[in-house]
Amino acid sequence: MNSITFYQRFEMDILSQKKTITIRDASEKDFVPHSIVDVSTYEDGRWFCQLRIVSVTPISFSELTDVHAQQENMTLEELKQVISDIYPETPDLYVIAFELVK
Ligand SMILES: CC(=O)Nc1cc[nH]c(=O)n1
Repeated sequence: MNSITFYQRFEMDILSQKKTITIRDASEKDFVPHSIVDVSTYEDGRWFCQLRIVSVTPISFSELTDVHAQQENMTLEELKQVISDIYPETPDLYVIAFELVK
């Protein structure tokens, strides 16, 4: 996997390095640590940066903590709402940690 999309509303947080993880379902678990991926908006496919994958770690919804929320630049309540909206009824998730490629 050498590309990933994010909702436009996350773009500024990624570019300012306030958001350093993304939580995805199993369909996006195969990113390779140390690889570089192209990043585009989900809505219109506009490329906006490259990210270096740091790690991919399985997690269940119930294991999400304030640390994950901080890494997403959200409160834990906001994070749980976002993940529930995107991945309803999906207990098995993956934390993909990344760094902005400058
Ligand atoms: C497009 C898309 O699924 N975007 C997501 C999903 C989960 N977290 C995130 O930061 N972005």
